Amino acid sequence: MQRALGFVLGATRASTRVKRTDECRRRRVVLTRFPDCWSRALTRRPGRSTLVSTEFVRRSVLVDRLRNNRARILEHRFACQMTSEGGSATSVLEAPPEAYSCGPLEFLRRSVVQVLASEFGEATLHNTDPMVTFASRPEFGDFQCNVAMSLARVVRCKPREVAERLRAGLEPRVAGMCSTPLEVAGPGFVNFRLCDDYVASLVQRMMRDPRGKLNIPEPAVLQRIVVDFSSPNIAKEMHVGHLRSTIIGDTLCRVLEYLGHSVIRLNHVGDWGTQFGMLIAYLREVAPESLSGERPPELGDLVMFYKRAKQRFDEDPVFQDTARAQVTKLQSGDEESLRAWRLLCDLSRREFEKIYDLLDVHLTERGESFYNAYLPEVIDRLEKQGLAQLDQGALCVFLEGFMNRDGTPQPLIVRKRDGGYMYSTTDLAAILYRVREDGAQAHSVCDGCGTSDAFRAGFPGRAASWFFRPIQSDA
Ligand SMILES: NC(=[NH2+])NCCC[C@H](N)C(=O)O
Repeated sequence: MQRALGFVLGATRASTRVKRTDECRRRRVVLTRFPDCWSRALTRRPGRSTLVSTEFVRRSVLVDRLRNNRARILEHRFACQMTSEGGSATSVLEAPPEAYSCGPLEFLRRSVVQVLASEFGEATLHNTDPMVTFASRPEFGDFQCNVAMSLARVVRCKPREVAERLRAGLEPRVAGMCSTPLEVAGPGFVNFRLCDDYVASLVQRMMRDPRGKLNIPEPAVLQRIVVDFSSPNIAKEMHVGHLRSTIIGDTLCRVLEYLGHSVIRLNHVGDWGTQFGMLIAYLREVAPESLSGERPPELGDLVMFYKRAKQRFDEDPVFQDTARAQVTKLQSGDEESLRAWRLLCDLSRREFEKIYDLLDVHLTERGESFYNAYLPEVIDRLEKQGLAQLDQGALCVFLEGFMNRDGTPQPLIVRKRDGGYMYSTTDLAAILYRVREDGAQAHSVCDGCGTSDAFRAGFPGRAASWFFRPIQSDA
C-alpha cells in the first residue's frame, strides 16, 4: 500500500514541478499537489487567530483549492487520455521494468542503495537512508539524492567524490528512465530528470489499466481500516489543527478507498468531560433560556460563554464544586443534564457540518461520550492483565520508554483518585471498540490538534496487542 501511495504522490509531486514550464504542455501531464502543503501553510499564519469559522473556510482559498485539486485529478485523467491517444512516444531505450512497477521515487531509492552497497560495501551502509527526495527547485530536475554529504564522513571521502561514484554507478541502472549523464551539483547533490518517454509511458500504463486504477498494484490484502480524523470539540470553534487533520484524514481515506480498502471514517469529537459540567452550570445561572431550548445560543455565543465559565471555574471554588457535581450528574445519566448536553452538541454539530459540507468531507461522528459505557471494561482488562497499578490512589499504567524529563517513569493515569476517567481511558476504549466491534485491522489517527498522552506514547499499538491480536497504528 505504502508503495502505491508513494507512487501516486511521487508522480503527483514530480509532475507539479514541471507544471510551470513549457515542458508541461509538451508532456501533456497535468497533475495536482498533495493538499498537505497548503494546509500546513495555513497553520503557520503568523500572529493571527487560529480559530476556523465557517466564514473563514468559505472565504479562504481553501475551498477553491480543494475543488481545483479534485477537478485537476479529472483533468489529469483527461490529459492522460490525450497522451495515450497521441501516442507519439517511441523510445530508444526502455526504462527498467522495476521503474514502472514501483514508480520513480522508490526505484531511485532502491538503485541508490544498490550502488552504495557495491561502491562502499554493505557494512558501511548500515541502514543508511538513500535520501532521495523530490527536487527542491524545478531547475534541479525531478528528484535529487542528498546522501553523499552525510555518507562522506562515514567513508572518509569528499562529498563530491561520493556523488561522482554514485552518479557513475547509477547511470546504467536508470538509463531510459532518467536523462543521462546525471548531474552532480553543489557540494554533492545528484539530480535526476525523468525522460519524457518514460513519463509518457508511465501515464499510458495508468490509462490503459483495465481496472481503471491507474496501474497502481492491488494491495496484497484488503483491510478494514479506521481513520480517526478531524475531531473538534463541542462548544468550541474548530481551529486550524482540526482543519489540517480534516484535510489530511480525508485525503488518506480517499487514497485508501481508491485502493479498495474498506475505510471507516471516524470523527472522535470531544463531547464529554468536565467542560460540560462547567458550561451547563454556568448557562443555568446566566442564561437558563438557552438550555431550555427557547433561545438556543449561536456557536460564537457558546464560545464566549465557555470562556467566561472557565474563568469563573478557575477563580471560584464554590462554582468548581457545582460544576463537578454537574459532570457527575451528566455522566450518571440525569435526564435534564443530558438534554442540555444534547442541545449543546447539536448546536456545534450544525456548525461543523457547514464546514464539512463546504469541503465535501464525510465522516461518521462517534464522539468520546460513545465510549463511556466501555470505560470500566478497559480498567478491568488492564487490571486483570497486571498492567495497571495504584499510585497515590490513581490507577496508572507505566509504559516502557515513557519518561518524565528527569528520567523517572511517567505514569499514564487511566482512573483518577476520585474515580473519574481520563481522556487516555477513552482512547483505549475507542481502540477496544474499533478492533472488536468494527473489526478494524489497521488504524490511523490523524493528529492535527493533539491526541492524548496514550496516543503519543504509542499506546494504541500496544493496547491492541494486549487486548487482541497485533494491529498497525500510526498516531
Ligand atoms: N482519538 C483522538 N484522540 N483524536 C484526537 C482528538 C482531539 C481532541 N478533540 C482535541 O481537539 O484536542
